[in-house]
Amino acid sequence: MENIYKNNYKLIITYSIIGILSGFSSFLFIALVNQIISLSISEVMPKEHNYMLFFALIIALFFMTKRLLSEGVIEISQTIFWDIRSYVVKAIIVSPYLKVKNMKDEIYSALTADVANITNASLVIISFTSSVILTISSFIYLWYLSVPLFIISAFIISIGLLGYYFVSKSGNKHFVDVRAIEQKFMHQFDGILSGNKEIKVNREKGEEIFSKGVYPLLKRGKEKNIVAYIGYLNSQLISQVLFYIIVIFILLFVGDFFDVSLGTSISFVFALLFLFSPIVTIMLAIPPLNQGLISYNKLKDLKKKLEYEEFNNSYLNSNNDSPKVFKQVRFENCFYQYLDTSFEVGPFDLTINANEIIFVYGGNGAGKTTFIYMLLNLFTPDKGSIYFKDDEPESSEKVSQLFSPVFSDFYLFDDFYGIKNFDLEKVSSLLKLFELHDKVKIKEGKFSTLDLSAGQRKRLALIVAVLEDRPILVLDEWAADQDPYFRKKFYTEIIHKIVQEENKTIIAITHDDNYYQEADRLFKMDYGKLEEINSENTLQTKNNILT
Ligand SMILES: Nc1ncnc2c1ncn2[C@@H]1O[C@H](COP(=O)(O)OP(=O)(O)OP(=O)(O)O)[C@@H](O)[C@H]1O
Repeated sequence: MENIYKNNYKLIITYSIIGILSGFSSFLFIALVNQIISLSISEVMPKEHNYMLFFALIIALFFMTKRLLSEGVIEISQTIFWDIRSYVVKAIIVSPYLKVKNMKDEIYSALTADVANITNASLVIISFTSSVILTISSFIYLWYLSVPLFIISAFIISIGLLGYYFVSKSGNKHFVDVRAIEQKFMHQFDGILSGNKEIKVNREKGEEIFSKGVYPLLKRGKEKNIVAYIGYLNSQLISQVLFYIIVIFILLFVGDFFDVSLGTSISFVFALLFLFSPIVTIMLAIPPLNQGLISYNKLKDLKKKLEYEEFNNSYLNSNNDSPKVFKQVRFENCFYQYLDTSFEVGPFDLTINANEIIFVYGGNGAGKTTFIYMLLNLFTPDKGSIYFKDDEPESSEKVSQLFSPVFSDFYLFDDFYGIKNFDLEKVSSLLKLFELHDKVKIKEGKFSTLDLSAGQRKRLALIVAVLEDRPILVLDEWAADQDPYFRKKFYTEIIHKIVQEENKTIIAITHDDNYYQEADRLFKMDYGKLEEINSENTLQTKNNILT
């Protein structure tokens, strides 16, 4: 996050300087006009002068700086917009699974509201800084023109600005509330997209989600934003009125009272009218700057909560750390406990040897999925150690690189991401083995279609897992969606072929007790405890299960 600002910091500074130059050219224009008016009023206008040249130079400076500024503003806004998006996406890729899973709404809001707010604020900051500088230089000019008029004007303008400051503080509170509402809205929105089928089937469900869940949020968000913006607008209006009052005062009364010449009064009023524009720009910039700041803090907060390491080479290199030839991995005394439900899995010991077929069975909620999430380091074990062949413990991150999973709620990417040695012949033979060769081809390095039945898509997901250059396949109830014919083929033919021909190890969670005999080792998960059904009583247990 800081990097985005560091990278674009120079751009922002450069364009702020151009903004100041651009403002300065307007200031020079008004100062020159002022001088000509003063000289004309006092009838001391020189016959020979270079005003045309000065005006030409000022206008040229104004034109060039304004053009550069417009291009810069577009470049900065686009750079920041896409940089923050890529930052958030990278953060999600490298962050721990549980963090991302639990922070979906915050992530969606970051990608939409926060990115827009920060981009907007970055745009405004350029005109804001140049207006601040311009205001300061105009004040110096006003001081130079007349000290008493300056003190009176500065006093009245300060009252306006002070009022605006308090309004901005209360407006900020509303903006913070709106940002929280945005997150809740994203939660509802995610539900509506994910549960779209359910909503389509049951209209009442959809209507109630809208009326109970979405509409109150929309209403509150709208009301809060209206209150905040109207507050800003009112105090902006009051400041403008104050400004006009100063002008009227100076023109009608103050000049005589302080014995200021007509020429100075007119120059002062001109300069004041010129000052009006940067002050309005500053006022208009405050709400988006406040919103940008709220979003910036939200993104910083998100980064802290996601607890991720920067997306850099060390993240990618950690992938290449897994052993090239897999022989064995040992989990010793591994344990995990959910914080909110206190459900525990383990402590368990498990040795996985190359080319084994391991089945794990157990009732619903017994802890099987949690167990494989621990193997995969989606849930980092709270306790325990993992070893390859020697006694030096390995990091669970490194060990997780051994596995290729097919989850029960798998996701099939539309490209072979992360598969380095893509072998077309191997894919064709796997498509044949999985009886998909009539349905799916390889076109331009991708599967020709993913529009398949649930069971067929799961077959494709397993093909992708086999293609990954990793020695252990982890399957969570893979065969649950397969028809009886293919289920039989899977247990009696496919898994053995994959182990022998693809040199893989298989760990499968399964409820298919008819096929437990196909495993080399059988485990039972019960209330989070993993128990091996050892070879002496395996047959007996298998028989018990079968009868
Ligand atoms: N996200 C979660 N947060 C807290 N506790 C959870 C979470 N997911 C699961 N649990 C707890 O962990 C227990 C084990 O869940 P798990 O998904 O591992 O079971 P399972 O054996 O895979 O069940 P099934 O056969 O139904 O898929 C559950 O009974 C539940 O109490």
